[in-house]
Amino acid sequence: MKGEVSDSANTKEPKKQLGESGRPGIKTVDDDKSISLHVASKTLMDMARRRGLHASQFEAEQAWQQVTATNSRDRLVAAWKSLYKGHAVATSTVGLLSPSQLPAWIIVENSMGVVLKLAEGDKPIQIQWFGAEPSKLPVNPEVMIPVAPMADSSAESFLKEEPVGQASEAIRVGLKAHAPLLMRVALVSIFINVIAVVSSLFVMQVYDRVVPNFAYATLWFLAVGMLVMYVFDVLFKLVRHKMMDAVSKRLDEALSLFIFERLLGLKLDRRSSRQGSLVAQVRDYESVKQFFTSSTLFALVDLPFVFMFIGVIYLIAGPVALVPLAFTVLSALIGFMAYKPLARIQQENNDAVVRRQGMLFEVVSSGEVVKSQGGEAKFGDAWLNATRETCDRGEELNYVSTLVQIITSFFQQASYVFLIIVGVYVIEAGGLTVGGLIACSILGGRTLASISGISGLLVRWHHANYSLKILNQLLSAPSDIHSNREANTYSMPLHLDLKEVKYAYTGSYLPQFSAESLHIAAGSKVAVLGRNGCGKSTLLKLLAGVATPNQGEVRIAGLNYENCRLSWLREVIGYLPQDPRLISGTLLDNLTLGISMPSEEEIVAALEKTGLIEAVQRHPMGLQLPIAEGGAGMSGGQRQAVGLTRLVLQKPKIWLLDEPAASLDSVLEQKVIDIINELPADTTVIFTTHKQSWVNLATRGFIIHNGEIVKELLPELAPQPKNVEKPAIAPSVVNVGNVQ
Ligand SMILES: Nc1ncnc2c1ncn2[C@@H]1O[C@H](COP(=O)(O)OP(=O)(O)OP(=O)(O)O)[C@@H](O)[C@H]1O
Repeated sequence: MKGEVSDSANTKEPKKQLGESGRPGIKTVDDDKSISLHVASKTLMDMARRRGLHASQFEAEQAWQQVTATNSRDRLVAAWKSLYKGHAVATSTVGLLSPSQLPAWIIVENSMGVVLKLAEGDKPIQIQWFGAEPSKLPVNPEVMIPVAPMADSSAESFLKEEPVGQASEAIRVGLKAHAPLLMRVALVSIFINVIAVVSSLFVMQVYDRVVPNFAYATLWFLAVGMLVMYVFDVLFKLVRHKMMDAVSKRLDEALSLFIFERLLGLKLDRRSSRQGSLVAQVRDYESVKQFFTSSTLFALVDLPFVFMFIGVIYLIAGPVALVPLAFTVLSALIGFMAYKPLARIQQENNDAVVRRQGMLFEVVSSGEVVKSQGGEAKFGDAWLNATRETCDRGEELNYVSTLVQIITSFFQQASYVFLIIVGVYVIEAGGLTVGGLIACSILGGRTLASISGISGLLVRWHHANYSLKILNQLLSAPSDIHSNREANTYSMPLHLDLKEVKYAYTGSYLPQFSAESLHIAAGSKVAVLGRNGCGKSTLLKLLAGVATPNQGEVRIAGLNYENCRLSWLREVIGYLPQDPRLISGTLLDNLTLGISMPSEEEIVAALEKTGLIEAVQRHPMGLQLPIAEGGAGMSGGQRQAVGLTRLVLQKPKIWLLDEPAASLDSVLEQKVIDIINELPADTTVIFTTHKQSWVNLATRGFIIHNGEIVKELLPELAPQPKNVEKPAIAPSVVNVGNVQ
């Protein structure tokens, strides 16, 4: 059997990567020794395409690089599962494969392939190879078959379950995943606590048996036994410590990543618009995390053993056990009584901290405005008030927490005294020896110390629980991450449609944009005109998928945006906002954010097209030019040019440009116009503008007024061949759109 179809000839080795040029700061991506990153990503993308799914090259590369496995087969399976949540991969052999299961993966030597057709009569098996075609196929080789998830049967459930917050659910799942390790911790804890019981029994034996008779042989025998036990105690405690640390570290990593991803997944226009407050709320995660650190877990793990100690005290001294039992109930009561006042103060304190944080964020991010307009004094006063408020609330919170601890500690000491008193009466009644009382006092001291932690634990739990509620609330905002998001197309023309769309920003009662029906054919060059604040940017945001309509649908090639795979949408739609922000890092990071690393030649060509090459050549660090948070280090025009260069590298099918030339000089502006003129005929370009030179680029235009399309300027024109002159929109007509 030999692969008939081979793409090894077509599968070009990737062009020289920037990382290979030895420049600092660019990592070389190919880290797999047997299967190259290029082959793996192509294999993943090809399978996705054949199964009606989508994976961009960047996504496929990331999936392959982020998963680890001992062999290529497991790595491929893990990468597929990380790309498509809920999907599974079954394994079989070519001999057992049925045509309905195709396409399936095959891995032979260092090549990956996709089985397209099984052998039939004289016709050999058809395999699309990525990488070099193997010289020989083994007999009946193993294949991997991707399996899509079944339709969600829970949708038919009649019993509506109370929705659990996402953060709470993540913690539950995290703890469940670590249950085996926690069980081992509990097992080791049993040994540690048994040693504590044995050590108290040792003291009892010494007082009751050794001292009255001076039985030195027994004393040494018991002492050696105890010392051996203590050595084990040290070992057990070390092991337990390591295990607990591992659990809390892994939980922390998993949870913080989960929360970070969910946060990024929130719909931009539906999450809290107060960014400082948002950051402060996310920081609340710290207190949730602190609750699950080892100290709390230690306290929780040791708590059940309190009852074991009380049981042992009961066996030794009968009624004496009632004292620690009563103290247990009392401690729990104190904890619960403090719960309500703490809840109130906690909430007030939290609100004050969030407000203060929000203010700090605003002052830092709008430093220029505050300074240039002399707003320091106003913000200074507000800051002082906010600081006082947080101090007052913090003080109150501290006072109540400390009060709870002091009261508990008083009852703990009193309980110890009571334990001794009751013990003496039990000795008199003949139910206890002196040695027994000493043993009980040792065990009792330990029990009382553990129990006194209950109220502290309840206070800490309360704090964590409150933060958890905030996180749950934050993450309950509409998200871009949900199931049913696999729709995509490779072949259909990417027409855009708005159907009965109404869009209002959060907190606004009236829609800022509405359209009964709007159809933009693939390949159109559309100018969106209108006065300031009429809704042009809002329309572009809706088309870019960064804003989601409150009502109606935005469609691409007939597919509702809400059902489209996000990576596919991001790949086919390129969006340049009015004031593009850059991320901290290097210029190269910004140019290649979210796209597969292009070759150096491609980057340079793109920079030449947008005119940014001069800035890069002038800078001693070239493409490694450092960019600070938000894009500091680049002028407004340069930032716009960076955004445009990124689009040139991305090569989207739909370009959405929000006033692309707003900050560009005439030379750069002409370059951008040239870029648009050179785009393939089937590329759609939609731009907002106030400039006549840009309007001339359009084959269609409309004017927006008060969030509605009020005037269509030209009927839809079919994309024109490049050498045919485009009918321009007459200046007189567009004046109503405030065009200069
Ligand atoms: N984040 C926001 N939250 C609330 N309202 C907003 C937000 N962004 C814009 N708006 C409002 O929506 C309306 C439309 O704004 P949009 O940015 O779409 O206008 P525009 O036509 O692009 O204006 P310009 O030409 O000045 O860029 C405006 O009235 C504006 O006040």
